[in-house]
Amino acid sequence: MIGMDARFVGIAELVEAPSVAVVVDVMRAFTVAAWAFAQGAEKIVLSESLDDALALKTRHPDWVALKDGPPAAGFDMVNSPCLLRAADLRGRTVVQKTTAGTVGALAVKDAPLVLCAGFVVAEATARLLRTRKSDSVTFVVTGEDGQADEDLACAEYIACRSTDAEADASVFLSRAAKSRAAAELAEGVRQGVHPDDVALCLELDRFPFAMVAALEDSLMVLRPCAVPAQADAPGGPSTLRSNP
Ligand SMILES: O=C(O)[C@H](CS(=O)(=O)O)OP(=O)(O)O
Ligand SMILES: [Mg+2]
Repeated sequence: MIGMDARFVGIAELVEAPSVAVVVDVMRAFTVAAWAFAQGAEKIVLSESLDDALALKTRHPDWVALKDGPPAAGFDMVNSPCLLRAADLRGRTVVQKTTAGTVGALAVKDAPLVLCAGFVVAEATARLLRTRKSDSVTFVVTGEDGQADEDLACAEYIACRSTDAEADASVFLSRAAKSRAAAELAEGVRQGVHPDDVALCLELDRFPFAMVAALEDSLMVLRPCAVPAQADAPGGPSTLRSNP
């Protein structure tokens, strides 16, 4: 793909639904989401509020409710990739509510294509954008009113990879490693944290799938989307398992 109009905006700057939105939350919502799929989760319902998450859990006792911050009554898990990767989530539905990531995805719920991303799914996300030949993409930088450098670095890296499959990740990963979120997670300022969370959030391309969010019966539902490695190669397949 030659050229792509990439915008990088905070959640509050969104005025209308973009045609393609990539919502980035490296630390930690979408790293956690990717691990949930790796652990077998079928889908993740992105919840508007803690009360909505608890109401969904009451209606569906077999669903797994997950929130950021400290553990809380009614919730099964916290927003930690390391703590979550020990869980068997085969066939389960997860309900996730966090401060930044889930809010960002819900802010673009009317967009025709919403991808949720972190470094762990960066290449698959970029490959999906290359496959679709998306010429205009809005990256939602979810943390710190659009200033979170781990999210901005990841968004910029995915934008680079969307037009240049050879782009080098090291500078972007280094920025994320030095971000305020990384420091706060490492120093125990944030709660519901495992010491290995930051390292897991900085694992480049840990998973081969992208993550697509779409409205299903008025709920914003995130699902993994396989993107064949050769999908963007000349003459390669262009079909995706999901239908973004
Ligand atoms: O869980 C997280 O890392 C943050 C919340 S906090 O900053 O740790 O309190 O939420 P997220 O939406 O994943 O950025
Ligand atoms: Mg974050």
